[in-house]
Amino acid sequence: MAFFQPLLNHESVQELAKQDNLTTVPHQYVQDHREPTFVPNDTSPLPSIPVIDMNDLIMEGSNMDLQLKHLHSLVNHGVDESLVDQMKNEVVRFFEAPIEEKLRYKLKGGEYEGYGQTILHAQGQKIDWADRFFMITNPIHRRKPNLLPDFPPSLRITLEKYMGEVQKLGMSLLGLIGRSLDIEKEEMMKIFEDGMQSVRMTYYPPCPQPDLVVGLTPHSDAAGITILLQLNNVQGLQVNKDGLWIPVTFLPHAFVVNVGDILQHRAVVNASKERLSLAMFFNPKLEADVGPSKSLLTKTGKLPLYKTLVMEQYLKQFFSRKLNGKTFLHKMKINNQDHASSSN
Ligand SMILES: O=C(O)CCC(=O)C(=O)O
Ligand SMILES: [Fe+2]
Repeated sequence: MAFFQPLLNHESVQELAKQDNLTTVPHQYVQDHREPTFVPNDTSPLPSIPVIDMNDLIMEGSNMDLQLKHLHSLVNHGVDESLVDQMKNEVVRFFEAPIEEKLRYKLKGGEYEGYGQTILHAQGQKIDWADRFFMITNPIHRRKPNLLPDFPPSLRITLEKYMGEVQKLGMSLLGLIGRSLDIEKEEMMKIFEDGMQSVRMTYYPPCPQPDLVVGLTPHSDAAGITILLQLNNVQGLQVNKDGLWIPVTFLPHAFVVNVGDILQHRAVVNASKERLSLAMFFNPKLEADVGPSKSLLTKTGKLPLYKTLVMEQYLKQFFSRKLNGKTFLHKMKINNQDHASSSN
């Protein structure tokens, strides 16, 4: 008789976590070295995450200085609360559906859109304690017909509505960021209007040994901004500040906004509670140049400090890099030799 083997289901961590007798985490999920979470004390309290009130930002003539460099909670964002609630319910329902239904969207080898995780076994990569679903949603012709267009109608319709609203919010945030950086509005719009957008839904199941795993490997998002909705009141997102992993406090009715390839973040999981999130990513158009602002360079007469890449190339390089904790931005830096050797 064979020994009892816990089901090791790479297709769904949710299914794995459902097993009553799961008391230890299979080794494929155990991180070799997980950096600890910052524990506040009397002398070092928990650094707070800045809260941005959208009402203050859009006030005509307001003297705002939008330092949207890192991560913020965004309140009074203008997205209808009942639509947000509906969206939350739909995502919960998606992950509650039988596994066979979700596997209809299973991502295939070499792809990164669909249900599941891309795991680089060859590099000994550990599996995150989460199930996720990632897809490109804009431009519309880039939508994979077997993903969003094939969703159950209530999920598809709600997601379309939600994305429409969050898109308006995202575009106004990008406009404001541009303004605060003194970048010309047309330049900002040319890059982001009808740009590349994508969404990721994530389900983090409860985990019997939460300190041994990560829900989401430390990373930074590709480019532009991310508007994140945390679906239930469970904390899990952490940001890296001066080498410390700081938990982001959950703020009801707020979005978490982070700025692209600058901010290192990860997600941790909980022993008894599941956690869900929905992220929407705003990136430049695929044909846009990603690099130092041309209008700023002209205005200031300064030399660029970073290389310029066409977005399509940028994304290719971004996704093929090894997740080793460095931001991709770091790799885009021009060093002095580059300046010296470039003839134009
Ligand atoms: O689930 C979270 O809180 C973080 C999600 C995230 O960072 C991502 O999807 O890129
Ligand atoms: Fe992220």
